[in-house]
Amino acid sequence: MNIRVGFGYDVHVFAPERELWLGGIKIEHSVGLLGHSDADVLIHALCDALLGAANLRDIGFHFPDTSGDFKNIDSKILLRRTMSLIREKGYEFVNADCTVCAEEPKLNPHIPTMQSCLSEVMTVDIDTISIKATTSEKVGFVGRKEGIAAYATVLIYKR
Ligand SMILES: Nc1ccn([C@@H]2O[C@H](COP(=O)(O)O)[C@@H](O)[C@H]2O)c(=O)n1
Ligand SMILES: C[C@@]1(CO)OP(=O)(O)OP(=O)(O)OC[C@H]1O
Repeated sequence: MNIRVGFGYDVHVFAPERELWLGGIKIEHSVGLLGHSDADVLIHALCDALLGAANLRDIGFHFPDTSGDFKNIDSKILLRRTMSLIREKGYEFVNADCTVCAEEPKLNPHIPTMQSCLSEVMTVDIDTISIKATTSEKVGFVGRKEGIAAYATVLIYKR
């Protein structure tokens, strides 16, 4: 059995008049995140972890921010395509453990909905998707409410 781990990290900065998309769902908040896509920082970290585990480069390699094809794209489409890429290489998904670093908004009430959404997009069991949230205790760019960071670790395997 070929078991592989992958790690992903991403950051997007807050901007006015943008929607806040996290873990595939829209969250009501005073500001959203800036990006070429919908800037779903959690999905982007998850895509990078999946791609890294399969040694398939990274999200910008497959979905470049210089291409109009991905302008304002729903990141769930990128996650679905990323899952296809790892499955085409013969890998099956085991689990993901993610952490979102955000001073605000409070994410705990939204986590079950994010887990449900991501597991449907990835066609995996909901229990395989762990999402956690933490503040940055008011320090650094997250602590100053300049943006949100996300980390993801995944396990995949090939028989
Ligand atoms: N955006 C966030 C940040 C944190 N939480 C929850 O609050 C707990 C305490 O946060 P600390 O930064 O003090 O560790 C954390 O464990 C999360 O449960 C949240 O919901 N949304
Ligand atoms: C998702 C892509 C593509 O729309 O753009 P962004 O939303 O800017 O996100 P980033 O995390 O920089 O990752 C790669 C991109 O190419």
